[in-house]
Amino acid sequence: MKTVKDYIRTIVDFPHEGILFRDVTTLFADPRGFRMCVDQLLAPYAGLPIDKVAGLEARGFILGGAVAHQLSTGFVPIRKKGKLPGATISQSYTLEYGEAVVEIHDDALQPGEKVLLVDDLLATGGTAEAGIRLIERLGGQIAGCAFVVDLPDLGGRKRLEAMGMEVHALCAFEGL
Ligand SMILES: O=P(O)(O)OC[C@H]1O[C@H](OP(=O)(O)OP(=O)(O)O)[C@H](O)[C@@H]1O
Ligand SMILES: Nc1ncnc2[nH]cnc12
Repeated sequence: MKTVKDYIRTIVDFPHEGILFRDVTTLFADPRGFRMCVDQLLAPYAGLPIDKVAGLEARGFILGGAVAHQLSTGFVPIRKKGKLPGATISQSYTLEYGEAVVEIHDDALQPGEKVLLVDDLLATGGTAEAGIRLIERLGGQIAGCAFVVDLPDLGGRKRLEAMGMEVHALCAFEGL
């Protein structure tokens, strides 16, 4: 039987020369693949008291929405700067070149709510760390961080675990 990893396509030299881009659109487009991946992402959290799923733009929205529906929780988007219409708080993080900013609505969570953070891929962990900081600044408690793909050579898992986070990933690819 095919695994989640088998559905992920690799595009060479995107967006830069030397990068092996792990493309989850082929996983999402397949009905068996998408169901398998959503089911496996939420399995460690089924039956736990999760209040909200937070998804990181953009591919974390696709997964996070499906996971939230299945867990019967609310969904909270963490977006790139300037996209959310209401009052927000912001967090900057480091990219390969320069900095980026993500935002969350300042009323998206109640203090003490338990939040599952979802994204497609964990590389350096900069994006996820920024999301965690936003959630914690609103008083949310991170129940876990769930990813489809881990790129262990980029150190994201170690970075999040050093923050005390529980990290689940469905598969890993070695190398960049
Ligand atoms: O662990 P990191 O080094 O932070 O990288 C991981 C992030 O990079 C990708 O998103 P990207 O920033 O390309 O945004 P997109 O989903 O909007 O294309 C991916 O979907 C993660 O969100
Ligand atoms: N190799 C990679 N494939 C897909 N998304 C990524 N985000 C950061 N590195 C990536």
